[in-house]
Amino acid sequence: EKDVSVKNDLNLLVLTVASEKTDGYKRFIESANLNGLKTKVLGLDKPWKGGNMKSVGGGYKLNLYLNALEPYKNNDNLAVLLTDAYDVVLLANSSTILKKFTAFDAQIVISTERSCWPDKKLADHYPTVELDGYRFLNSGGVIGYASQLYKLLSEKPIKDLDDDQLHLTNLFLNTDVRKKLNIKLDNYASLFQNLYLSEDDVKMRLINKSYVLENTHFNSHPAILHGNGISKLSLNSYTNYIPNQWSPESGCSKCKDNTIDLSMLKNENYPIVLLSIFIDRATPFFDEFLEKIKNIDYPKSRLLLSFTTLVEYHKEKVDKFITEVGNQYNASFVFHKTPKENIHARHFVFSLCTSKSCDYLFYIENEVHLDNPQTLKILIENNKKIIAPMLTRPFKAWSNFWGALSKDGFYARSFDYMDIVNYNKTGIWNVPYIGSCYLMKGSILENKNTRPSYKEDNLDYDMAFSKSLREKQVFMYIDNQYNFGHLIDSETFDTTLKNPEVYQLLENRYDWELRYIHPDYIENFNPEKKPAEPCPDVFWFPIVTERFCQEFIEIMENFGQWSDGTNNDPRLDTGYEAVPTRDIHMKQVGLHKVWLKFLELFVSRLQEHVYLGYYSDGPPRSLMNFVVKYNPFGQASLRPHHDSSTYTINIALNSPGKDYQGGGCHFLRYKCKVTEMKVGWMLMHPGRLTHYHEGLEVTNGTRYIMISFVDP
Ligand SMILES: O=C(O)CCC(=O)C(=O)O
Ligand SMILES: [Fe+2]
Repeated sequence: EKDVSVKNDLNLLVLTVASEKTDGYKRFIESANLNGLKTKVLGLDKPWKGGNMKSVGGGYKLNLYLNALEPYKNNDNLAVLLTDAYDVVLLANSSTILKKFTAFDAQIVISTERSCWPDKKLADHYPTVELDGYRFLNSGGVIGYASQLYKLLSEKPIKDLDDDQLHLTNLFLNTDVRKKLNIKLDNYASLFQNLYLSEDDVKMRLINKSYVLENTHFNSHPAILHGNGISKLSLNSYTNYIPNQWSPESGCSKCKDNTIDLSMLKNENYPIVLLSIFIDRATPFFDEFLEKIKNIDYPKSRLLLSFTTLVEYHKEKVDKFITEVGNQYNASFVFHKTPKENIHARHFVFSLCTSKSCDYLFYIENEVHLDNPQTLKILIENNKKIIAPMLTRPFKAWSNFWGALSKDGFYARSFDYMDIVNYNKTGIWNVPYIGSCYLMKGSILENKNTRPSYKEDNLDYDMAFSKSLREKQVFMYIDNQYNFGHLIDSETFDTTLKNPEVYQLLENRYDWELRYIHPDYIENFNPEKKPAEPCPDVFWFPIVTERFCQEFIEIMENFGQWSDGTNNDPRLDTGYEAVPTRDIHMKQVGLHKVWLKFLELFVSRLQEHVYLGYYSDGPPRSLMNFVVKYNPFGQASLRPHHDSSTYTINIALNSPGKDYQGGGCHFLRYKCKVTEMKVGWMLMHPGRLTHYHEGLEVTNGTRYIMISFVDP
């Protein structure tokens, strides 16, 4: 950039037009204030007369400008920047802007873009530009001396509904006017950056620890950034960082602005929140889901609890939940609906919120596990129209927001998506799509200009929802400043199975572990502690929960096809079993893969921990995995034998003394018996040579154990 000297007495005034205080408007004003720019807003809270801006229109804007310039029509010491507001942010202070303007040596400078719109035929009339500069005029940004701008806009009348861009284009292409008023175009984005079709030209760059916008094509730092046309979403993404919004050094600098403090409120003064819970698909770990709903930390007297079910599967538990805890809430509702009523049921809850004068609607789908009971309070305190807590599927990149949108409106990965998902960057992010769980202000539901809709074209309800908010220019935010919880993957959940959660280790490992892995499992690796060793080289570990054992037994009994305990076993390749038990193999109940994963994740590590130096080269191999059932009427004991394994695990699924009498495992060589089996605890012992063993007689009741012969 040229080194120019700006006239000492030259001042800058920003004029903009906005009929409503949209989120984009507020963002614009904040950016103007941040840069200390004197700004005047025209047409605020008055009807917009410029037509529907999806096509041509906007002449109204120029008429408002003309009117506002009238008092300054003889002023040569005032530069005026005319700019749109909703999709614009200002990135520089007045001295920078005036310097850039002065450098043009023009009376008026107009912003540019790559497309010639709305009349393509005019393209050839434009002066040619070098170096692939932006050739065509964009009316969203104009700067000039007040006197000259006044002249420009009074050159020819324009109707409110006529197109402002066409009007300015015609004026500019008129060479007499252009020369007379010394109008130049900002072909190289010195002042103005219009993003449409130029998204690849710009980058953010860290300078002095904060981000600046850089046009790498022209090596400039534009002062006014305009998300024209469909580039609005890129603008939203940039404005998560600029001006001065987020930096690696200080993180989110504005996240604590305009927040609410709930901690000072008495319970009875808390905002009224409608908790709208949508049970819209069969989803594993529903008991835990309900538990977390119950645990939301908020005065229950200020919560309206509403369940809408769209699937049969969870209805019973919902009813039970409401019966048990419903009366603790200000009010509670249950709506049992069919999938057909999906969209209607969702809109119905909006009207419920409005009719109950709710301050907020907190929407939660049943894939959402709010592990953090403070989530609702934190979201309210952010004071946004709509905000979602960031939730992810554990160990996966899947989340409840999109960072960018593809051309056809579907998911696209934004440059910062992984950083946000992994909490490398934390803050509150303006994004084009949120789902699964969000907090909305009741006020946006009351006003049809801001009320979201679940019905748009033929889109799925969730896509429609975000699209409607984008079109209504309501910014959607995602907060990842805290860990709020996680998402369940319900894609493979098979409700025809008995205790189907047991089958979900691969898809929902996080929740599976919480429900089924013994809380003391991790203590097995505590270097301060020695593992229990009830007999020589027989180790004993807590590994699964009682709930696991219970559900496992139920799966087996529900299946019911116990082998007959004879030597003939058609399930084996050989058809022969030398030391048969009455049992059910994992393969028979569809749990073979789950069980191998279980061995890999939880058992191998224990083996390596106690039998030092023996490692498996990959997931452990185990051909025989089965549940044994002993009782006095069927098989009561098992004669002495070796197992066909390198090591064997033997998990007690129920309790001696309580569920059965007798039983246990006797290691003959050591004259050592383990009879005080503990539910969820696992014995691990070598399979061959040294650990000749027998299953002791069950004299009463039924004993269940889970056995695997592992050959790592
Ligand atoms: O009853 C027991 O604990 C031992 C079972 C056993 O050794 C086996 O199934 O191979
Ligand atoms: Fe055995």
